[in-house]
Amino acid sequence: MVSILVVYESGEGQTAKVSEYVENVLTARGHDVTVRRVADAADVDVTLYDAVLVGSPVHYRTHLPEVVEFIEANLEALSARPNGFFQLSLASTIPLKVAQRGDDAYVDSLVTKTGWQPDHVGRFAGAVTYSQYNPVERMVFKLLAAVTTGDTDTSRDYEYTDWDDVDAFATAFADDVEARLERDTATRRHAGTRRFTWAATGVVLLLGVMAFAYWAAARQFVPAEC
Ligand SMILES: Cc1cc2nc3c(=O)[nH]c(=O)nc-3n(C[C@H](O)[C@H](O)[C@H](O)COP(=O)(O)O)c2cc1C
Repeated sequence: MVSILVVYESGEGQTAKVSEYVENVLTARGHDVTVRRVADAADVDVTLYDAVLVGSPVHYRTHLPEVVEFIEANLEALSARPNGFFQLSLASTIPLKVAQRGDDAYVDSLVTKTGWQPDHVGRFAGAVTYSQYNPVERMVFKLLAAVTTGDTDTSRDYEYTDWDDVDAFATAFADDVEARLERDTATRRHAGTRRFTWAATGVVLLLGVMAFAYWAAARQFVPAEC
């Protein structure tokens, strides 16, 4: 069992849903999973976990600032253990090369900004939650939808997240973490065996030297008549 921390922030709730889904996949694999919003993660000590995932939506072509701050504040601890990053965006829903390049660019700019190169990256389609937007956002997203998805009915919300993608990401992460942990345990076991062999050899040699010294001393004190 591995202890895994999932830290995320969410504007309208879709990244929270994805984090919960990831938690369920990892928990079903038998791991001990802690999920925290960045806003509630001030007391979180990343070094206490075996592995870490960080998630953020893209808002205005960048990730949420509090997520970026969390990454910057925990850069060393993140990089020192198996880690991954997942993002939600609308660019991910648009099957055009230019949109996919834009989606990649969000991750690239995070890597450049923070210096963190995640082991695993998940790029997931998000949601359009008209019910939660202010009138300006609603109008902007309706216009955007008119030229992309066609989902312009503002009386309802649209979810584009492909849960199979999320499942595949969480499963690949769990596979990697488990394999790395197994390798570390094998290496530690091997080092322990080597230490034991050296110690046992030392004891045998010491006993040999002591036996020889005893034999040599005993010879010196043999009574003359013998
Ligand atoms: C104010 C706002 C700005 C957004 N800006 C972008 C953007 O620049 N690029 C993009 O691909 N998606 C953008 N999105 C779409 C979100 O990434 C998507 O809706 C995601 O599901 C939001 O996740 P959340 O509910 O966890 O905040 C934006 C959404 C909002 C509400």
